[in-house]
Amino acid sequence: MPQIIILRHGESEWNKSNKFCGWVDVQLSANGKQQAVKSAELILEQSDVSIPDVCFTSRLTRANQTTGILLDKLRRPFIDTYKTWRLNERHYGALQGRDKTEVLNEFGKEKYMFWRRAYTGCPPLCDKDDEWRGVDDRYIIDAEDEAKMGLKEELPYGESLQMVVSRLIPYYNVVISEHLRKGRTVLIVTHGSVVRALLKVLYDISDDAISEVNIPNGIPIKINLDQDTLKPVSDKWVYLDPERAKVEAEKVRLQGFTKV
Ligand SMILES: O=C(O)[C@H](O)COP(=O)(O)O
Repeated sequence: MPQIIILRHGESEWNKSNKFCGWVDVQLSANGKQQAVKSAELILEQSDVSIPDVCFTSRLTRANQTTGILLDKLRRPFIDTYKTWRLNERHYGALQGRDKTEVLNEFGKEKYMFWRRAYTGCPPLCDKDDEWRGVDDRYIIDAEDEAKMGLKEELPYGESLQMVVSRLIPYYNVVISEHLRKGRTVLIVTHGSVVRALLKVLYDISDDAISEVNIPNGIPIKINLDQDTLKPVSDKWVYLDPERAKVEAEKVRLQGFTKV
C-alpha cells in the first residue's frame, strides 16, 4: 500500500522569534534540529510506518536541514531527494520579516487572521526588489524541469493558500504520484501552508474548515493511500505523536496573540 509521510520542518529561528517568514531563508533553531531527530525516532518506533523510499522537499534551508537530519537518523541519506519551489512555504509577501504581534496590533485580529488562515487570504504583495522577497539563483534551476512537465514557473510576490494549492497540486499529481502509483513510501518535508494545502486536497476539506487546521513543527503525519485511487484509506490523517501534535498545533494557532 502506498504511504505518504508528511512533515513540517522543525522549528526555525523565525518561528522562535515570532516573525512572518515565508520565502525568507532562515535556519533551524536548536530545538528544530532536535524535532527532526525525534521525527526519525517516531518513524523507526512505529511498526505500521514504512521507511521512506523517496523524498521530496522545498528549496528552503529549514526544510533541507530537517530532511538531512531525518534521513541520516533513518540511515537513508542515500535515497533520491527532489527539491522544488512548489513545496516552498506560502509566500507571505510584504509581511515577510515582520513581527506577528506587531502586524496583529497594526491591522487588527480580523485582517491578521484573514491573511494567516483564510483560504483566499492573500497578504499584501512584495515589491519586485523587496529585500525580503527571498528569490535568488536557486530558483533558476527549476525552469527547465518545469518546462519538461508542461508547467510554467512563475515565482510569487505573495500568496493565499488557494494560490499554493494551484502551484502545488500539478506537481503532486504529475511527479509525486508517479512514485505512489509504484507503491512507494514517499516522504514530503515541507512547510505549514503546504501541509495544509496537501491535506485540503487529499481529504477534500472545505475552504472554511481548512482555516481551522494548524500544523505543528516537526511531528510526522502518516497517510495510507488506496493503491488504485491514491485516495486516503481512512477519513483522518494520523500524527505519529497525536498528544504533542495537539498541544503544538494550538501554539501555532495562537502565534502573534501570545509571545512564543
Ligand atoms: O512563514 C511563516 O511565517 C510560518 O512558517 C507560517 O506562519 P503561519 O502559521 O502564521 O501561517
